[in-house]
Amino acid sequence: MYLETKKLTKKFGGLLAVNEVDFSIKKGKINAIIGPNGAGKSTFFNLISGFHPPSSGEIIFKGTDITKLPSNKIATLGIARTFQTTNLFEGSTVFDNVVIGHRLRTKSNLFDAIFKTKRLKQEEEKCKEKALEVLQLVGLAKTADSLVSNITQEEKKRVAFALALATDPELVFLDEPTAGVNPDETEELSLLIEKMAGKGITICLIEHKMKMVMKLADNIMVLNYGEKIAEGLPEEINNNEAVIKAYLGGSASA
Ligand SMILES: Nc1ncnc2c1ncn2[C@@H]1O[C@H](COP(=O)(O)OP(=O)(O)OP(=O)(O)O)[C@@H](O)[C@H]1O
Repeated sequence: MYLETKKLTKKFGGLLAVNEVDFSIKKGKINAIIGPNGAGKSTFFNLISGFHPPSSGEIIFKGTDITKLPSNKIATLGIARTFQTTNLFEGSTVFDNVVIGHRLRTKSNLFDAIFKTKRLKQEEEKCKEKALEVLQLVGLAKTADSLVSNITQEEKKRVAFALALATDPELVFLDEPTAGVNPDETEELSLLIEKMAGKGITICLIEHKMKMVMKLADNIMVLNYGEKIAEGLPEEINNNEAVIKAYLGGSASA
């Protein structure tokens, strides 16, 4: 098993935002989590990436219990997540936004910074190389010197992908990767997600755009009121009575 949750639960006061969810992420595949507004999708992401401690349950990654690890430790294990594009530094360049990603993998400390040691210089060089490599991968090599405030929403999405990729992840969580972009751009970003998967990176995404999810995902979990109501291949989810009732009926054409 690659990444597995066992009875994962998160309570906010009396509200069960995630309720005993058993889910397994398939290695090397595009996994998707869907469900109506407030179903618990973002909370589920936040639990796995260490941003919220679970109330109960377990998260096992490659045989190791990571349930209680903080987000920085989880990131060093190779699990990255994208944030909303509003978390980018608008007044900085695309390059400067991405170059910080690889610092997760460096060891330089205050001593190195004060004395400008060889290690610091080598690691800074490695971070720059990595930033250029991932900007190339996401199709933003020519936009590296633009200020984030001057680029399109779709390009900001790519910057968010690049920042996650700069940490050298093996598993990437994408939170609504195509929210706020037009259908053509959605198609382009879908191709980029497929490209990332093609490089062997395991993907897990939350997305509201059903047509896109059905086309892209290999494995889908459906949450409703914090509970898993279905899991399976896109065609299985499409024909699942409980899913149609809870969700697809209202927004299948979204
Ligand atoms: N920090 C928090 N404190 C209290 N309640 C919260 C908190 N975060 C989420 N919730 C509640 O938990 C439930 C699940 O929310 P969550 O954001 O995980 O759903 P979601 O499926 O991601 O929704 P959406 O599709 O609208 O983003 C909601 O009822 C929400 O109001």
